[in-house]
Amino acid sequence: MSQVPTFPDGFLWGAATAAHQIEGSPLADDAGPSIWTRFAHTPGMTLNGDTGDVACDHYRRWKDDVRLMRDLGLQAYRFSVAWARVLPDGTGRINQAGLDFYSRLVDELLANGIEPLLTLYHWDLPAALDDRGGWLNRDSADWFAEYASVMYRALDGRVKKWVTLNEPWVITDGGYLHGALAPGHRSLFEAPIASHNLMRAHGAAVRAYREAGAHEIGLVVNIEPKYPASDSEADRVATRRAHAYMNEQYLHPALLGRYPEELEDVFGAAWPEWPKQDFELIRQQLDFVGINYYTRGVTEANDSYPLKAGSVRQPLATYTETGWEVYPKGLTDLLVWFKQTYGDIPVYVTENGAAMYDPPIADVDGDGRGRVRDPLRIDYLRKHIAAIHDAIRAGVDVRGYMLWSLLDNLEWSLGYSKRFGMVHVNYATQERTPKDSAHWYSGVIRSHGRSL
Ligand SMILES: N#[N+]C[C@@H]1[C@@H](O)[C@H](O)[C@@H](O)[C@@H]2O[C@H]12
Repeated sequence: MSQVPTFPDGFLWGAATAAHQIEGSPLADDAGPSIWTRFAHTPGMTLNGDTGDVACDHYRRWKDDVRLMRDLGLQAYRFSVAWARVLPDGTGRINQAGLDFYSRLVDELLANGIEPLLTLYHWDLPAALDDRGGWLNRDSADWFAEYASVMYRALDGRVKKWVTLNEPWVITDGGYLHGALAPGHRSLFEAPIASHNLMRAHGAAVRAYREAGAHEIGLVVNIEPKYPASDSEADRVATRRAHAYMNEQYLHPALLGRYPEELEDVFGAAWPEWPKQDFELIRQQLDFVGINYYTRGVTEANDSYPLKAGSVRQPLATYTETGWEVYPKGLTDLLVWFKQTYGDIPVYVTENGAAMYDPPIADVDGDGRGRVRDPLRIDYLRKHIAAIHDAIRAGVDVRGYMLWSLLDNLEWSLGYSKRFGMVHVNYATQERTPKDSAHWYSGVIRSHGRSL
């Protein structure tokens, strides 16, 4: 970056987490089980049989964690609500203790000058609703709108930025096509149905918000720019299919009221006829879109997959613990594509970060304080925040950055094997230790990005 970056006034610097990944105590205070409580307790479903039973014990340590956020200088905190804490059966009976937990958390955030960004759904469907068909049941749109309305009534006076869904692509690709995530289904026929009902639920929740809410609501998607592995026609076609499947399958219906035409070819006989009125529900005016960015997809033709497209691992992919290539330019390209395709909708980068090998905590300075030197994470974050600045200079209306993640946490089926946090968590003692990246990020926030 040649000159000192200048981020727009009001650009929001924060961090993100998700309920099931940090809270622990999933059944405390009359909460109901979620599909992740059930999935993780099913032998063989998660690495080492890791579960969210304890996680980062945030359900009990939330006040200390807010104090940690304040000390780091966070301006915003993106978190999710565990639906089954509030509605143990998914619909009907409200569990006041569950609602009170989130109400206290929001009050503590506000008391410490931290803006809450609330995600209604971050993958942890109440198990009782999965027993009724889950996202395969068209009634799921009504269930979600009922739950969302309970949250709006309780918190809209204090929460001013709402997110309906987190990453619908992962929910269905992982949970309904490949079976790697809860509820662990493997069906080409179920995947588009679950996707479609998720988007209907998103639309129903936004429609309910327009009737009850007074602030902002949006959708969070994980998208990645797809680049052909070669100039061959086969690779270019495969790249177009991968782009439609991952990046347009959710944004097109939400913002344009239609699916990309490639999906009918991708899913073939598994692609249903959709009722036209569904798109009137799905397509709702949004106040912002959240984009979660981690890496790009270099794509080649590969017939061993319904998509007939596969990702080609890149040389630098060994840089991160997940094997994802570090490719900051992909974030700039993606943000510019979003603006060119969907117009001037405000955007937040609602997740960005990396799992790196973190050395053990050591008193490297001899001052009696433990430190975690994570220069690779700092390098990753610096380059990606700079990539956002490039997009802003190209005219994209990016309003904020939520670092993934505040804390090391439960990485779903990968258990506790991947550490994405800027704060190290000792899972045996629950001690929190800000890594060097946390101290670096505090400086970025204080300087409003000028210290990049
Ligand atoms: N993997 N990975 C890290 C991170 C995951 O922990 C979040 O829950 C998801 O929203 C998104 O996939 C990104």
